Amino acid sequence: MSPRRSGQAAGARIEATSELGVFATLRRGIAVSPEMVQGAALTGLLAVLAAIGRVVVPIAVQQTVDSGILAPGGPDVRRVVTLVSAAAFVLLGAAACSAFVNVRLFRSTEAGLASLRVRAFRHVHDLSVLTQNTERRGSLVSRVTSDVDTISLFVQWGGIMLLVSVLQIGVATALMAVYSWQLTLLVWACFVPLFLALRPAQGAVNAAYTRVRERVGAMLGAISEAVVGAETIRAYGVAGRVQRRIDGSIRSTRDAMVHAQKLVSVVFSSGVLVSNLVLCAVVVVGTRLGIEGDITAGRLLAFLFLVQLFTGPVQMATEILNELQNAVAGWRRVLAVLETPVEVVDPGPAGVQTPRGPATVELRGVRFAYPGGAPVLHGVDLTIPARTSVAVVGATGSGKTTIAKLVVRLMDPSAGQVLLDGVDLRDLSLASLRRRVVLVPQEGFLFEGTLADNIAYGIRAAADSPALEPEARDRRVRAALVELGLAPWLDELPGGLATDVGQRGEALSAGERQLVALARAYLAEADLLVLDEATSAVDPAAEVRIARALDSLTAGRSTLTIAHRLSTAEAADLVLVVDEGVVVETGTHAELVAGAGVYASMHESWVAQTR
Ligand SMILES: Nc1ncnc2c1ncn2[C@@H]1O[C@H](COP(=O)(O)OP(=O)(O)OP(=O)(O)O)[C@@H](O)[C@H]1O
Repeated sequence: MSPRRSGQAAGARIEATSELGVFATLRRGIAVSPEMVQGAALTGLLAVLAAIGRVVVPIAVQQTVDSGILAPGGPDVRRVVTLVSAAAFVLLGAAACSAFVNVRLFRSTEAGLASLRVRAFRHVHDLSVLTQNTERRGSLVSRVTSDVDTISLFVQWGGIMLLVSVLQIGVATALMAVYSWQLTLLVWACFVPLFLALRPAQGAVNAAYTRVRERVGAMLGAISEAVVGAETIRAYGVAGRVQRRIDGSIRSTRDAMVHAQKLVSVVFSSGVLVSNLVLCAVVVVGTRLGIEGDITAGRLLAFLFLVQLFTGPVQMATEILNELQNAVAGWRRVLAVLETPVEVVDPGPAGVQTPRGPATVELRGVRFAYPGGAPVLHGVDLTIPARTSVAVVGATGSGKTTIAKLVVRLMDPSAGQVLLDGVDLRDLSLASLRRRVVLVPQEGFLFEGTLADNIAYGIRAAADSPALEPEARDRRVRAALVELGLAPWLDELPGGLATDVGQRGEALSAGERQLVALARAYLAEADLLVLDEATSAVDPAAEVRIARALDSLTAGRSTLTIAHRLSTAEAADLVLVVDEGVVVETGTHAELVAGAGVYASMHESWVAQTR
């Protein structure tokens, strides 16, 4: 038995953050978005040229002073003019290189970030519903949006500055060494301790920003949950309680931010302090060297300019560090999503493609446990013969919906097999499975748009085929509604197919939303329908309409209905009774009623209620 077949409880958790170190995170981040370093060699070369251009001013100052103003034969104005003109020319070139570096970096990082977003979103989509459920939706969204934004802030500003700064420090050091090795040693001797002191500080800043990203994610999760659940919150008058929870999460985000910024301020101020102390030391020691004839006035002046060039990036480095930590924290959260294994694995084109036609489904010894939960199904065996309507009934929490989710492969069983026409679902290509099997949930999700847009979600087309023309699409939607006997309903709608359904279909009634779900499923032309019967009560006229549409939808197809009403079970070809995760009875309605089992007693109390 392969490990896959004996799978453990489904639904891997999405870790809060990846465990990778800073450099490993950056390496992995770039490996995930290789577009970010596309053309890096030329960009690097241009950046070197731009950095070299920055030392033109100190060189020009030294030359102007030593061989122009203080020339042995008196000030040489022509030489000064020539030197300044040459410097201006080189500066122009350096500015052009710098602009190219910016444009190139922006282009490549934007491409890298866009593909990171796409990859992260696709991965979120591929994760099993159970894995998605381990995290609040808002927090999951923040990983694909705001966390990627923090990376973007760094790579587009900090990344450029980091590249320019490192080069600037290198070029400045080389030239400083040419002018005075003693003063160069002095500058480095002052900065090395700062660099060393920065390392532990970097760890603290890193941890602080990881906390900030987590709190931002939690805050977005709490806010989006409150927005989505606004109606329930109002209905139960618990706005105050929810508001307090959100206020708390905003406050803790603020506290985490302030703490991180405090650390950054300390690090930044130390940088400024050390830079100024270094300048003072260079003036004092340089003057002494000058008096002893070891350095000319021009060289000392140029050196002071170079110290500025050196300290600028070092101070900036603390700010870049800040952005880097923030970005690494964001990157880790995005990478944690990408590292979460996809448990419902699609064998892809290599998978079995079963031919279209009447579908037979079989569950063999299926066991299932939700992540961290007790087993819910304890060895379910059942068969849905082709073109048969099967109703599953049972007490609430008995495992009916779990069976339905396994049949459409929203998740895989912990043990046992679900087979479609004799093929294990895990061996079937997901595209082939989705084409043949459709789940009609109790409350289908309606997207913002028109009635036609929403029903047309059911139309299947190959991924590479062009979208249907609006007229052709509307014709198919209208035909589906007519075939389901829903033409009179469509005529009643003032906007017809163009009726705006509102957010999540709020502009439609519960019964109308069910009709949309049925029409959508009809267009999907599936071989097997898995219907979670709606429990929301609708008026008798709508009930008749829904029942008629359901009849047309299920005619000639295999159907598995999670029946909440015994009238549905009565109309089915076969009834399965589930009790505490086991199928306890199978038979026709008449057979089961005639028996003395669970179904017979359920039926008895139902009859007593309806009388
Ligand atoms: N996502 C989940 N995570 C953890 N446990 C779950 C999850 N979904 C369902 N369960 C548990 O699994 C058990 C079976 O749930 P299931 O939804 O299959 O029952 P059901 O028979 O469809 O109930 P109902 O008729 O109320 O819809 C229940 O005890 C439920 O608490």
